[in-house]
Amino acid sequence: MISFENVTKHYEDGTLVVDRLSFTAPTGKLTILVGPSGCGKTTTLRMINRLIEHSSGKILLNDQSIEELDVVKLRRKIGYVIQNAGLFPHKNIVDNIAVTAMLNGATRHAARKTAMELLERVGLSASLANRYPWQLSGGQQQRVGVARALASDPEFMLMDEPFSAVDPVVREQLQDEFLRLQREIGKTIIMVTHDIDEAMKLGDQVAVLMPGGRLAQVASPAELLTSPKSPFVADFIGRDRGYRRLTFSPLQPQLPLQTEPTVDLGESVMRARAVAQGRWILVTGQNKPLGWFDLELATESTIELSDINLGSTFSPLSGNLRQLTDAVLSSPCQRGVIVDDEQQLMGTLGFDDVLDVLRASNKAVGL
Ligand SMILES: Nc1ncnc2c1ncn2[C@@H]1O[C@H](COP(=O)(O)OP(=O)(O)OP(=O)(O)O)[C@@H](O)[C@H]1O
Repeated sequence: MISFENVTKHYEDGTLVVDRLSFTAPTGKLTILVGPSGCGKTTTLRMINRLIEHSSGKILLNDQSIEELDVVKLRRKIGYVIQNAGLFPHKNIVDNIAVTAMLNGATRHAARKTAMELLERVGLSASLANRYPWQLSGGQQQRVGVARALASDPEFMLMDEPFSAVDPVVREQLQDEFLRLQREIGKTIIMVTHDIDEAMKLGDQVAVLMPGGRLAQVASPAELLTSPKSPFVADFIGRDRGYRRLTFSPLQPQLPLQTEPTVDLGESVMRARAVAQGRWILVTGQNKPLGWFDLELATESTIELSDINLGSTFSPLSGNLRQLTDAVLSSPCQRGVIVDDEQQLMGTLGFDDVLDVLRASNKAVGL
């Protein structure tokens, strides 16, 4: 774990940038630092690997003060990923990654072997190994940056806006891949971001800093969304925090599911009309719901795959309230389809049912 105990940083000109900061980043978890520009996030991160020296208080790695460690040894324990990856322009990709393993004493051969394995682990093709950084896209460079930090198998990782230099679509891919990777490697990570959605998506816990480098709140994303400790935190988390909170609210097993009539793919439109409740009929194939068929637009006598409004409105029973709400809002007939883990139909829910579920969920957390 990484602990801050009453840590302060002021510069020689007297500027106080971190003010009596105390929090713990637990072992194997991802802690995110967020806060407005200039509130001391990067300073906080860089004090851990002593790129910036703190003025007072204690920073501990697993109960050992960072001041007791030789600075080179300290940095070898800590992987560091920065915005724009910071790769060496004159080294090819495999050597960019291998360099950290070699700093830790690995032979060139062993380090390159590790680098090739890591390349694959962060979702890059081995064929990129001999390219130079400028021959990769921004997203690929960021992945190399993560691989390089992992090459020395550090116990701790510090990441400063690692995904912010790429477009939103690539950023989301990188986040998903990183979450998968972290589930495997379980490093103790502190990450800085200015993107509150990223913080809520990735963080096991989120520390919100205020201007002046003071801690406003440290809590899990769900707790920050339900119980912001101050108007500053509520404001910072944003206006749509009620909607965001839905992601962290699992569905309760006792959903008021409605029985939904279905027909199989290839069945006759006439039979569909006989069983349907209104204009839309849910079509199944091998007992799994496939999508909705619009009886008003039926031109053939049987139901074909190409006529079905496919898939997007399904919510898994093991999912969350956001998926459920989205399933209903995206459905052409305002009925969200609920499926179990084997994609079997459980039933449907309409607008009113979802409102009841949302009401019950708010009540359960005292709202
Ligand atoms: N050498 C220095 N001397 C005086 N003040 C400094 C020095 N370096 C940084 N600062 C100030 O420290 C404050 C915190 O900077 P820091 O980069 O940690 O903030 P941040 O929260 O990471 O900001 P951003 O989100 O904009 O990256 C800023 O107000 C900055 O101007």
